[in-house]
Amino acid sequence: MLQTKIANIKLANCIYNASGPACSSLEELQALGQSAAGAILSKSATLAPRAGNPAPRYVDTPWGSINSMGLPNKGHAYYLAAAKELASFQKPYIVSLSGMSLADNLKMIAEMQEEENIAAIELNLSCPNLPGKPQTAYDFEQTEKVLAAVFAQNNKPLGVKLPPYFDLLHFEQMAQILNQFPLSFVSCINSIGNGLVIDWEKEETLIRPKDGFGGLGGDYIKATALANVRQFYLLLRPEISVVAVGGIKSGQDAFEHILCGAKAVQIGTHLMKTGPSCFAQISAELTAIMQAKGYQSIEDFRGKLKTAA
Ligand SMILES: O=C(O)c1[nH]c(=O)[nH]c(=O)c1Cl
Repeated sequence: MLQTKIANIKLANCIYNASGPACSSLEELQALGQSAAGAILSKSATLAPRAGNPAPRYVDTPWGSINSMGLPNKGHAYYLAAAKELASFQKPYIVSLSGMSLADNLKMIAEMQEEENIAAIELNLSCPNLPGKPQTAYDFEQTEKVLAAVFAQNNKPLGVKLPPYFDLLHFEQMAQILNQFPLSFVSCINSIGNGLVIDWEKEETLIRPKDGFGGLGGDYIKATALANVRQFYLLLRPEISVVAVGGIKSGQDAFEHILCGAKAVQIGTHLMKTGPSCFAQISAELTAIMQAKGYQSIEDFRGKLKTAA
C-alpha cells in the first residue's frame, strides 16, 4: 500500500526519518531500523567528529521547532561502519553528508562507494547553522561546481538536501542546474533558516547559538515545504524523485505532500517530539485516507494535485 521507489531503491514504506533528529548514534539508527520507517537516514556527517554549537540549541515549540545544532556528529567513518550493523533490518540505509568543504565531501563520498550496505547518499547542501558559512544551495554557481565534481567520481545513488526557495525564478534556476546531473532524488526542504523564537516572559531567545537565530521545522514550514515539493516535481526530469520533508506529523500531511508529487516523505520535528512510533502512526493514518478514497498505491494519486476551479 505504502511501498515506493526512489530511483531504483525500493522502500516497503514511503515514510522514513529526516536527517538530523534522533539519528546520530548507532542506537538511534537501530531504533529507526526496528520502527515502521521504510528507510534509515543518518545525521549529516562531516569528515571528523564535531561537538556542534553550545546548548540550548534545539527547542520544541507549539508550532514546531527551532535548532542551531551546528552539525554535531560522530564523523563520517562512524556512519560508514554503521552500515554493516544496520543491514539486518533489511531496509535502505542512506548516509547524509555535509562536509565543511568540497574536498571533504569528495573524500567522504569516495569512501562510501564500496560499501554495499549503503543504499544511497543524501548530500546536504543546506545546513543553515554554521556561523559564517552560507547555505551552499543558495549559491547557484557553487552548487553547479559541487555537483560536477561529485558526479565526476560518484557511482552510488545520490540525492541532495535542498533549502527552501521562495522565488519562482529561483526554482527554475535551480531545476535547470539539477536537471544536468544524474541525481537519484532531491529532498525538499531543510529547515527554514535563521528564524527567531523568543521567550517573552524571560525576554530572551529560546536558543543560544547565533543570538537565537536557527532553522525552523514543523507546522511553521509545511506550506513552504509543499510549495517546494510541488515546484521541483513539476520542473525536474521524472528520473529525479522528489522526497518531501517539512511539517509532516499526520497521514494527512503525508497525503498532501504525495499529492504534490513526493515519492517518499521524511519526518523530523514530529519524530523528535514523539519518537519512532510516529512512523506506524503516520503510516496507519495515510493508509486509512487512501482506503477511504479508493487508492491502492501512492501512484494512484501522486502528483495529481488540481488547481482550484
Ligand atoms: O545545525 C544542524 O546540525 C542542522 N540543522 C538543520 O536544521 N539543518 C541542517 O542541515 C543541519 Cl546540518
